[in-house]
Amino acid sequence: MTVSSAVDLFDRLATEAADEWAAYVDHTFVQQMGRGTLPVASFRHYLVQDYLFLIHFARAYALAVYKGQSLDDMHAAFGGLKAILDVEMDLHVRLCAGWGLSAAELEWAPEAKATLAYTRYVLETGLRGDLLDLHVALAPCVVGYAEIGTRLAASPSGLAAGNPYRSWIAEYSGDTYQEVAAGARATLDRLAARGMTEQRFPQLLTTFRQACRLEADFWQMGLTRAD
Ligand SMILES: Cc1ncc(C[n+]2csc(CCO)c2C)c(N)n1
Repeated sequence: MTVSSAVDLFDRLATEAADEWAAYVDHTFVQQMGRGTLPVASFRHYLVQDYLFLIHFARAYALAVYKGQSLDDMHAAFGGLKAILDVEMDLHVRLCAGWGLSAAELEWAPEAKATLAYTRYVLETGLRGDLLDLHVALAPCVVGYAEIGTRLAASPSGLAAGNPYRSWIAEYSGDTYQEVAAGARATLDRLAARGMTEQRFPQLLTTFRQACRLEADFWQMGLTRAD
């Protein structure tokens, strides 16, 4: 049986994994960014690790090029890879500079265990499986930040002039990032519509759940400045 697309795949995964999803998008780190009370040292620790995360995220898109089943798939993944390498990394390095982190500090930072666990889990899931497995592993990361941005922008102090994290919130709640997230959801639906069988759903849900847990651990690592 092929899965009906009455409910999109992302919504189905997030509904079934509601606890893990909530623990990720409503983590203490996120709440404190919204209120502007997050310690600067925690945010800086997070930014350094996010630099390392983004490098592996680019590798995951390179894997998506390799796992493509058509030239269209390969072009779509290549577009994502190019955007990260040509645009996102530069933006991130500039954001870090604004928080007093030099390019050398980013380059030489040791990778925290939470960064290692999350990024290698995504890559391994993609290596072992097909393009749908890989995109399900990537979905919490891409779509979750859009939800977090939207929630924080609507919160009382999210975009207040005195909130030091307002530009981060503005970035992820902005139209450009919201479109990236909508694209990730559409990709999941496109891949599922190719004939995903209902039998695959439990395995995909396990992957989605794990990725949410690893995202929550990533926030926790930032909060506690864990190595
Ligand atoms: C731990 C962590 N999870 C998700 C994102 C969000 N994100 C992932 S890739 C990317 C670039 C464009 O797709 C963005 C913004 C992040 N930065 N760090």
